[in-house]
Amino acid sequence: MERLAQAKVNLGLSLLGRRPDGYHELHTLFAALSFGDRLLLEPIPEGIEFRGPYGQKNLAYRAARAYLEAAGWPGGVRIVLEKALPEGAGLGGGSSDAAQVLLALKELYPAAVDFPALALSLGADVPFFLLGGVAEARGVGERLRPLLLSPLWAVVFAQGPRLPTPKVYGEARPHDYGPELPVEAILRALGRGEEPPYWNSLEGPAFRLHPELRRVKEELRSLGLRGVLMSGSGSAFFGLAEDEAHARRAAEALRPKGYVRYGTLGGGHALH
Ligand SMILES: C[C@@](CO)(OP(=O)(O)O)[C@H](O)COP(=O)(O)OP(=O)(O)OC[C@H]1O[C@@H](n2ccc(N)nc2=O)[C@H](O)[C@@H]1O
Ligand SMILES: Nc1ncnc2c1ncn2[C@@H]1O[C@H](COP(=O)(O)OP(=O)(O)O)[C@@H](O)[C@H]1O
Repeated sequence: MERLAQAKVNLGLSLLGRRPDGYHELHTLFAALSFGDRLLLEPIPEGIEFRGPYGQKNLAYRAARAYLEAAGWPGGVRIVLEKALPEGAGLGGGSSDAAQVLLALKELYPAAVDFPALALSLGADVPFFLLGGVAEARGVGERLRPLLLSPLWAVVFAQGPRLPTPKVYGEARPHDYGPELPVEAILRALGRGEEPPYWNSLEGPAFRLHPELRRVKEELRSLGLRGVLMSGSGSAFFGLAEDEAHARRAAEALRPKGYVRYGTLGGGHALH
């Protein structure tokens, strides 16, 4: 079977504070995009055959091992992972790959496994990717509430430094923390094509680490995109377009400078 592991962006991300275990409590809106990595999965009698980067460290491989182990090794699986998303860009590619492996294995080998706990053990974004669509998230991303949003065209751009998540969180200080996101106002603005009142608390730390990222944000704005924001822990940025033609024009202008894709979020599954 073939599965699309969709990318995500964060339509706002607020760090509410730091927990005693060192992790940061967040409030964010996740939105899955219409493009992503491609996975091919096939049952085999036993074991895991994996083709893709990072070998046994790959989140897709680790997801397969975790599920099959929890299910008592009912059979094996062959996985081919065709990466299309840049890694360490805040687009959640690894987490999405892991979620699609879990969902596929659940279909191939149904078993009474604690699915949400298994997903969270692989990464904080994995529980969201089991749902897809748009969702409000709290905790480290595991407390989820699905939301409805009419489809929007988005452009995603990644250039320059890969930003390891631990490094960006490590740079966050109390003055970067924010209040809860105004979820209703954000959804209303997005629906009306207005500038959404959101922010990403990790932009400050990322800009301190790599000041040149400010220019990337400005560049997306100069193309007329709305709601331009860094996704997750960066260093990808996204912006919302008026329609498909606007998204295509903006993507074409950015193409010579880095990774760029456009597609929809919040509904629809057009692939570009
Ligand atoms: C920023 C977000 C937002 O969606 O996504 P990405 O940018 O990775 O896609 C997530 O919070 C990415 O969470 P997660 O995927 O768990 O990050 P990991 O790489 O496992 O965490 C690396 C380190 O970052 C810090 N960390 C992570 C998450 C969190 N809520 N608070 C933290 O302080 C911890 O020090 C942790 O050891
Ligand atoms: N299937 C995978 N796809 C991408 N990265 C993976 C995968 N498995 C493990 N990794 C590791 O996880 C890191 C972050 O992955 P990714 O999910 O792409 O970024 P982010 O967390 O910024 O959204 C990579 O740098 C890589 O070392």
